[in-house]
Amino acid sequence: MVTTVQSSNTVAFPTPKSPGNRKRTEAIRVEQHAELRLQLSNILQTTLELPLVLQLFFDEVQRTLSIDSLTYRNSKLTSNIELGIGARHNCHYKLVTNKDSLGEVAFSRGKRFSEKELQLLEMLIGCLICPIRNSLMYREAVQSALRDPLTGSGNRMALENTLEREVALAKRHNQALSVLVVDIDKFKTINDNYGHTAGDYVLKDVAHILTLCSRETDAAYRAYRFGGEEFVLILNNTEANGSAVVAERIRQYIENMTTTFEENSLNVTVSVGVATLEDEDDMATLFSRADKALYQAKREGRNRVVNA
Ligand SMILES: Nc1nc2c(ncn2[C@@H]2O[C@H](COP(=O)(O)OP(=O)(O)OP(=O)(O)O)[C@@H](O)[C@H]2O)c(=O)[nH]1
Repeated sequence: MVTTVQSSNTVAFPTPKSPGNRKRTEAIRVEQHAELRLQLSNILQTTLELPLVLQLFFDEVQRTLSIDSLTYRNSKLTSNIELGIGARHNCHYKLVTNKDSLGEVAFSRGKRFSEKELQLLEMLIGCLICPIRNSLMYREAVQSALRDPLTGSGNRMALENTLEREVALAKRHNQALSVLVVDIDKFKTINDNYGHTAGDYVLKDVAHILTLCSRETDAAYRAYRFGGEEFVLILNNTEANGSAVVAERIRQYIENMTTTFEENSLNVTVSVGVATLEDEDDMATLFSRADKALYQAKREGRNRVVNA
């Protein structure tokens, strides 16, 4: 990207000598700042992806000020976004609009920040507010399109996106990958005996257990709702033995779980099919092997784990 933003480490403005000079210098400074802000705003408008907005901002700020790292924190994100390498001197800012808190941005470097540099930084951060707000809104929109509204798990589209990516990554890096398909046993009887709302509570509890039993991942979701009462877990870096342990843990947790709905205590069990990626697998065959294992578990009496 072409930019004419000043590239020196510090910001040098002419030293004022007389009141006339001072006024002229101030006018030049205001003009330079306006130009800088305009350029920065134009650059930040080129994307809605939050990490990229921050990377562009960091690159542009580094052209103007000597900064070693930028960290962005927001409780809505699962992890902080960190650019560069942290150093001794820090300054941080809360990003707020009239309505929203947009998180916090921190900068660091080896040398103290001067007052003038902090002023310049604050002015530049002003250009970051709208792009961050837009990126967070975009992120929220994308996530809600991929979220199952009842359970908060990923939906089928999210599952397909993630599984495709994880299969490609596992193959490229020659790493293990396992898939668990978890289906509630005789779920229809819950609906029939206690009503659909009771069934919904059970689905939420099962989704919660699945999230607790799966390990932290970089993916936006840890569990996916594939259909009515069927859920999927993607376990990266997990061999067949490890995935069987996770599956059995889930089965036991759910067997011991009680959902309380009105004055009823509801208990369910699950059947689980497990498959681990093999050389000849693609996303579809991996999933289909796990699904077949699930149906075998159902045929063999339910409340059990079957490894493909
Ligand atoms: N409460 C509730 N029920 C749902 C939802 N989606 C699907 N279902 C119900 O899930 C039930 C699935 O029933 P079946 O496919 O017969 O399976 P099952 O009773 O679990 O039996 P097996 O899988 O063979 O053990 C049906 O009664 C659906 O109406 C939902 O979002 N909420």
